[in-house]
Amino acid sequence: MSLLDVTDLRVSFPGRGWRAKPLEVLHGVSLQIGHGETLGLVGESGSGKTTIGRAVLGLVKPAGGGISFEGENISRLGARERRRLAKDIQVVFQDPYTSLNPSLTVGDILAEPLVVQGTSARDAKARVKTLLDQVGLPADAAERLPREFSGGQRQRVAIARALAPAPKLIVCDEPVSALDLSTQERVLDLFIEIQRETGVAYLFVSHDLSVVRHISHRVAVLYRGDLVETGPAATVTSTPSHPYTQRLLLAAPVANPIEQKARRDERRKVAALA
Ligand SMILES: Nc1ncnc2c1ncn2[C@@H]1O[C@H](COP(=O)(O)OP(=O)(O)OP(=O)(O)O)[C@@H](O)[C@H]1O
Repeated sequence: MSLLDVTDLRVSFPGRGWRAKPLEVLHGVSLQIGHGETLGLVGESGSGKTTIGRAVLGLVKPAGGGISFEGENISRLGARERRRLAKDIQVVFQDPYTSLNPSLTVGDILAEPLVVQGTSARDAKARVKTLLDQVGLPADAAERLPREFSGGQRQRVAIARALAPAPKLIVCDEPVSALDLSTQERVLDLFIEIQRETGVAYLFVSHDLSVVRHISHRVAVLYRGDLVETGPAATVTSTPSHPYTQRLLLAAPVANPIEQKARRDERRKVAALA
């Protein structure tokens, strides 16, 4: 049994204007994530990546299809049952500057969800220490406010917060795209290390193929609300079979200008064939 099973998921949003038809943004998406696995979800802006993540988190109600977590259908749970699931499914958002409460210390940010779930203040304090260590932050970070940290450090705090209840799945929505390149690499490596230590699974949303190649076991490619290709990360990101993935791959930036030109020529060829 998969950890997460998304079957034929359809999501619509109300159209604009009084006669507008609902806008269907996911047209029947199916994907699975196993225990301890990372599925990279890649696609251009507006293809529906975030909507899939929000549906898994229960923030968007599906118009059709189902979402199961460890065999339980979770697509239509009420608020109370959803809170129970918060222990197992957590999230890391893109922007570490807005996702942390600026008036709480890092220690309180990490302890709050634990205390809400019934952990004693003393145990929560000890857990905060472990979490800070796990994400590579010093113990005295607990006494400081988010604004005292860089973007990469804040994202480490956000990761620690997600890890606090020891979840089985973390939805990571573009968690490194607000960071500079070298910080991106360090934070991606942290995600990998944490997975090795804890066995947590990731649904890792990104528009950047090189990021998902680095972190994923499997990659799913979304194009305008449909999955066009799913497979092992190495295969999808080096010898993709769908023309859209080929275009994504060729559009990824490379440092070497000769390779850049070769890619530009190849891109024109693929575009002419599509
Ligand atoms: N709450 C909403 N109401 C109406 N339309 C929405 C809503 N949320 C998303 N959409 C629309 O759904 C489509 C998919 O959006 P989504 O954010 O899932 O795409 P994405 O692939 O994550 O894009 P990006 O990489 O830019 O975040 C877009 O056309 C978007 O405008």
